[in-house]
Amino acid sequence: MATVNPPAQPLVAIRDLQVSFAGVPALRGIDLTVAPGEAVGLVGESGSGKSVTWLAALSLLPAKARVTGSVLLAGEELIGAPPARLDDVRGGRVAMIFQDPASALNPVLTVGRQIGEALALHAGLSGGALRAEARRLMELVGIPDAGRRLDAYPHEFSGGQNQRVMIAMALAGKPDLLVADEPTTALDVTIQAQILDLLRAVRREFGMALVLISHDLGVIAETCERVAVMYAGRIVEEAPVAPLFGEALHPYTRGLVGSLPPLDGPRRRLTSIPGTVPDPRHLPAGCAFAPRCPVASSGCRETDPRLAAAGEAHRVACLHPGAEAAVPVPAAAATLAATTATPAMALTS
Ligand SMILES: Nc1ncnc2c1ncn2[C@@H]1O[C@H](COP(=O)(O)OP(=O)(O)OP(=O)(O)O)[C@@H](O)[C@H]1O
Repeated sequence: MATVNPPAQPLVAIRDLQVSFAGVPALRGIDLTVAPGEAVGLVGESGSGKSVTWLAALSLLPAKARVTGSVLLAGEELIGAPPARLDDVRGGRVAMIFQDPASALNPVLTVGRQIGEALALHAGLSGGALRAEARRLMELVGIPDAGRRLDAYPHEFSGGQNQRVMIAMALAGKPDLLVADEPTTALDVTIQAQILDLLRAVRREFGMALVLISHDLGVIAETCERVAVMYAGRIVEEAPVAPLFGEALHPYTRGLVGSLPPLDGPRRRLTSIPGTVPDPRHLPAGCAFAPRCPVASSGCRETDPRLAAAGEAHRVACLHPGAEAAVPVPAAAATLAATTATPAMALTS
């Protein structure tokens, strides 16, 4: 008789995560899993809830946030976990880096001291071993003259180098998951590419999972295996990179993909999705995207669709998945998943 392997336990399993601030919804029921070693991209317009998802998962939101639902890390519930346990998880099994490394680093402490603090806390190192490991991490993330620069302060580093330092600090705890929230948005284009290369390299080296939060589908296509598209506090589509670019089903995703410039052929004007994201205090009835949707029917203004299977590992929340939209999915975008170029992207917000 054939044996069936049980599905591997996800590293992170988020179920029905809901967040509101003073009664205003920010997340309206997020379901998302990350497998060990997997790279998942989270994309969506400003305010869609990308950052809040992971801040809530790691209990980093201000106390006024009301958080419900479940976030399992290797089977352990993080929502409502004791603060001491969360301190171990943050910077240990799960590390997070942000858009602006300068504001995440302490300006009055040397970078060596800051990496050292992370190593003392999460790797239990001290003395010479700690300094040697801090230097090794600085070298690993590509800071030249690492031994000397351990004694430098963040203002003596460029933005890209400070992001490298943040990545070194994140690696101090040998995390199983690195959440990178717009890690390259504040950097110029050449440096962006270098930091993405570094993230890919350290992911390989450490075998860790990566969640990459970005406005830029191109960046996600180059770095991730799977993509979740967020809109107004929900995931509206989720799929491996190739089907998401080649066969997007949600009209919002089709609009995002349609706004990517072609990588070959003549340049054309970027399209953008008309309209703006709804005010979370006054969400429309039915589907939150319906007011901007080129294929919305009257049913879409009444029924709020939830994510449902639409193929292997492909889920979509839409009453008319794949319906021909005014913004077609350009064939060029389908090639994007296989390329390493970094296209720009137009998003209205
Ligand atoms: N501390 C807070 N207090 C009140 N509302 C908040 C707070 N943090 C986030 N929000 C709200 O939660 C919603 C989701 O915000 P979030 O930062 O997750 O969006 P995002 O998709 O990450 O956007 P961006 O790409 O601009 O970072 C937004 O409506 C935002 O205004």
